[in-house]
Amino acid sequence: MTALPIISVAGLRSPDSETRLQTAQELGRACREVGFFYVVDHGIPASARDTAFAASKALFDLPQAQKEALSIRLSPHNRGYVAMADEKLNPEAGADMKEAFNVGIDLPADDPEVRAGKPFRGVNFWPSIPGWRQQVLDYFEQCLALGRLLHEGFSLDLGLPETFFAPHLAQPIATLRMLRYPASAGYIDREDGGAGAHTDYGNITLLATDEVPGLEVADRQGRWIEAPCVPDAFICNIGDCLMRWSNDIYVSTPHRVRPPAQERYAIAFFLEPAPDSVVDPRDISREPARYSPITCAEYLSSRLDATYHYRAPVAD
Ligand SMILES: O=C(O)CCC(=O)C(=O)O
Ligand SMILES: [Fe+2]
Repeated sequence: MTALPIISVAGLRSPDSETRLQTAQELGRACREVGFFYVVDHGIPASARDTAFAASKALFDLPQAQKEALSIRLSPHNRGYVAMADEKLNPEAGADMKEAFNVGIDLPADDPEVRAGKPFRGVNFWPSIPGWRQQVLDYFEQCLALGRLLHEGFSLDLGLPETFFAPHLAQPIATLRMLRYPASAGYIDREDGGAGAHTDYGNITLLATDEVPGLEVADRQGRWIEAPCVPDAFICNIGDCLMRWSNDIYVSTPHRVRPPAQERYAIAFFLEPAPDSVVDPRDISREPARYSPITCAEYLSSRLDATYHYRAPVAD
């Protein structure tokens, strides 16, 4: 069992508006009070998820030189391979003991936004593993569809038109991030040695994990509670961008990953609005705005700069 709410989202697909509203309000309660919950009846088949995990394992098992050839350091647009200890999700703490691989919205090199060098609109990096690209893109699309559905629920709960988020999520910034944490074998003594305590940056994160424990979520009193794997559920959490947009009606919640006893795999799907979407609390809340309007690209860049030392300005 888990202390976090488990929410069936099947009702969001109902033709009956009362059923949609009830489900949306249940979802909204979790977003307001906890900011972290399990999503079930989400419609993404277990086979799609298994395929994505197999693809992740195949990628991380490649020789180090092949992974480094796809390094995120070669991408101005947050795509590619992040080597062990290259990231600090909590800049105050030590480096995260994990490897990661980011895939974004897949655009061709001749896409006008890619050619214009627009932030977060780059090409993806692909390993030379047969079938890999299509498998991963299929899973990406399924996560994106679920993310859009959840946003329809948020709109209903927040008293907005049901399609409020749709234009912002038509061509969003979205990152599918494969993660592998090595078995710590007791040699990493920091409690947050897998991933430092942090809140996510975007609107929502949809997380799938294997069965190896590690993720912990801070409750409102700041106590760490375990968030175990619930088979077939996605762990969904609100990120800082949606907290800001909703003028703190929805809350983002700190979480961390303990160094796992065994090797651990997880796949996170981070969903943010489009680069030019203006995140303005006055869209959602009638209370005085606690934040000024900002574009999603500006907001996300500022958060990523604080996390990756390779993005930080070079000191002379
Ligand atoms: O691996 C996990 O369970 C969570 C990872 C995470 O929180 C993140 O990458 O933002
Ligand atoms: Fe996170």
